[in-house]
Amino acid sequence: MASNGAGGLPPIDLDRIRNDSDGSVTGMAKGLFNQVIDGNPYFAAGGGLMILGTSLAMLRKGVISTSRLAYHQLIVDLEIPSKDKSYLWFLQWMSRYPQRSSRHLSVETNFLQHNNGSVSTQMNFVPGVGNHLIRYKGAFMLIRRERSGQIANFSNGTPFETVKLTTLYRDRHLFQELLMEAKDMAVKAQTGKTVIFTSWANEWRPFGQPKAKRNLKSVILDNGLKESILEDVKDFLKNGQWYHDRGIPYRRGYLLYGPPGSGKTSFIQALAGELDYNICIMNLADPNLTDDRLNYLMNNLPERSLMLLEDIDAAFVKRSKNDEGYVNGVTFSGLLNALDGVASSEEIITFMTTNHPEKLDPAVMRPGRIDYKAYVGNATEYQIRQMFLRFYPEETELCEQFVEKAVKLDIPVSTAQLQGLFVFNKHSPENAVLMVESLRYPNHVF
Ligand SMILES: Nc1ncnc2c1ncn2[C@@H]1O[C@H](COP(=O)(O)OP(=O)(O)OP(=O)(O)O)[C@@H](O)[C@H]1O
Repeated sequence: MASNGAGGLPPIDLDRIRNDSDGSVTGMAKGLFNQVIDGNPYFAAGGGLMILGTSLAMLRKGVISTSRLAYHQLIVDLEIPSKDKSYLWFLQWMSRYPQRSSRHLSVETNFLQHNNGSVSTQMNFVPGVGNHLIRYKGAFMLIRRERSGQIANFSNGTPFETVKLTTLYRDRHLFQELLMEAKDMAVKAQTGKTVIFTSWANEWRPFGQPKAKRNLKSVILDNGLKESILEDVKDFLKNGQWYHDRGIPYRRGYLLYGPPGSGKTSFIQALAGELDYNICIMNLADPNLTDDRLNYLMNNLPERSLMLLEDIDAAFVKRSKNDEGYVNGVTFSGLLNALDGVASSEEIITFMTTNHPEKLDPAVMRPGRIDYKAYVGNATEYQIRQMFLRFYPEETELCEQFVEKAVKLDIPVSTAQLQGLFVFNKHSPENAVLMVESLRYPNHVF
């Protein structure tokens, strides 16, 4: 019998080793090892703990892998970044959705213009940053709104955000249904309205809230002019395939020219309303607009939009060179290229206005860039009559008196001037007739 000398450890029994082993060196080593393990309380306890720890670690790993697998198999996520169109639709939808549990809300205040012109304030409580739970068509969905440190909109410092929707894999089709519902809700909110877009860097952004549509009947142009332009636009919109088959860029340019206050812009707004289109206003005099950006924006209009280039003659005057000697802004040839368009299946309808068509370069006027020109002038006898009757529908007799007097003035009178006189006398057509002489003074403020 020999002791291993370690305090508390049992002695090693050499006879047992000899008896247990087959006499070989390996057999002896095995016997020794068995004895150390068998009789050693430290090894016994440590081994147990080791086995327990290993088993727990393996179990944990197993649970994690299984839950990961289950997550991937059973759960599905949808990420909507704030730069995507559906982002705002979704937040609006959530603000109206009744079956939700949200403890973090944020407010969005909008001014709404109604069809009668009045404006009211609307506050929407949209889901704030954090987690929200909703039940949609029987399925639970976890909504997580997250904000990153990156700035998405430098004009107002809006940070880049995402909304993540999580649900069971078997309910994934509900994402599509939910987003379509949100889109329909947004489209419905815009029904009867015209959205005005302006360019911001490389994208079009809505400018203010959608405006109540302007009724085409409220714009009085010379006899038949409105109908003629409307018919031309409608005909163009019907013929996409025709352009496509011939490889011609599917675009059409309209130029409305004439004195100030004759209704050019009002007509374009009313036409957009009639067609159920929105308007993209491009400011060609913007010093930050480059040829590339103009081209890109022209070819990437929001769907169902008319492009409006106002005062096109003024866009290339008063250009000053910057410190490096370069002229800022879009170049004339850049404008021509953008007007030429590309062979795309999306239509581009461009309306241009000017008070000075004589200042326009003939290169702009060529067909393909301007396909339809219309003079929108001062009020004709027809327009004076129509304007009067629009403000005072019953007063046919007074109307004739007014027309006779106005024509006798024998001076150019703009439709904006007529509107000013009628608005001032909104309750008294008689007074309007008496005040005809004031039309001699175009800058008269009533
Ligand atoms: N033909 C018209 N029919 C109805 N309203 C008109 C007409 N012309 C002008 N107005 C009224 O006058 C105002 C100015 O009109 P608008 O801005 O459309 O004129 P414009 O021809 O575009 O002027 P500018 O050339 O100065 O841009 C608007 O409030 C509009 O309602």
